[in-house]
Amino acid sequence: MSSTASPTTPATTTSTPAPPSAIAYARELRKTYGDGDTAVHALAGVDVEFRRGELTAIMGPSGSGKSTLMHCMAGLDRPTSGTVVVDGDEVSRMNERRLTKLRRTRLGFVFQAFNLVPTLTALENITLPLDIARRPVDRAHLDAVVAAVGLQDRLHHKPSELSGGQQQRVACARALVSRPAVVFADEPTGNLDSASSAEVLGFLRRSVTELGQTIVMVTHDPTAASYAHRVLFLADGLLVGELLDPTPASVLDALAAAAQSAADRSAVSRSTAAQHTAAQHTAAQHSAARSGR
Ligand SMILES: Nc1ncnc2c1ncn2[C@@H]1O[C@H](COP(=O)(O)OP(=O)(O)OP(=O)(O)O)[C@@H](O)[C@H]1O
Repeated sequence: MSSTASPTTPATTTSTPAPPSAIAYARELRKTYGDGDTAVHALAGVDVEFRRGELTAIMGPSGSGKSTLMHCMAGLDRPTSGTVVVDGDEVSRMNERRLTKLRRTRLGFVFQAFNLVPTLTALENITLPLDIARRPVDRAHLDAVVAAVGLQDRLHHKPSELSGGQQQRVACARALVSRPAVVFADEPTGNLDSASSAEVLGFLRRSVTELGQTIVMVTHDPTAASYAHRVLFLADGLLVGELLDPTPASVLDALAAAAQSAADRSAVSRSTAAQHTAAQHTAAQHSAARSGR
């Protein structure tokens, strides 16, 4: 695989319509926690598209807004302003009841903690979302998902009888069994050793290429990101770069470029603030001199 895009490809502008290949997108997305001097701009105006049938990774330094972006896209958190559209519906305008329905019927989730029900078997955990939504199990799709995760001979085991990697594969199968429009995975390999991570990531990639799934994955790990079709880089709540067909080495290079771009922006804003303070100081001196006259 080779890098085909600059790590600093600019984000699309607000006026850009979403291409038909986008299953989910956000426009001018902002999320501010707190207010006044203590306000944190977790998302500072993000325009982003997630393409149908692709595995997209989101990377960036700690605190850059990755989880906030994923949570706003998935209706787990409400943006302060801006638009989020998933599978043709405007998530940012939905009430709680519609958000719950969206999450239950059209989205899948995989978290760092596997979140399996300990008293249920692997198979019962996998079909749980369908059982809760009182939807029938599509046997052929279930078989395809189970085969893809390679858990055929573990289906009747409880989570405590499975390895961490096997438990996360159950969680992935559970996210995929209802054929969601998008699966959101937040650090899915954060609790796994490298061999188990490779199994889970291999499965996530195959579920995209073989089952046509769309996956958005937040990760800190360049190797995990190299399983994606595309990597997006966030810094200070802004989208600062994009990489296609990543490799671990090209991801590391792009991360360094993103960190440098964030440092440059921060230096510019410090310098602007210093100029502003100096101008205020000069104006105050002039004013004092005038009133002393
Ligand atoms: N509920 C909250 N209240 C106040 N500030 C918050 C809240 N959630 C997130 N933040 C702040 O928003 C910013 C972005 O947080 P976010 O968790 O999205 O970053 P991240 O890139 O996912 O970080 P990490 O890689 O460490 O998980 C951070 O400065 C964080 O402290």
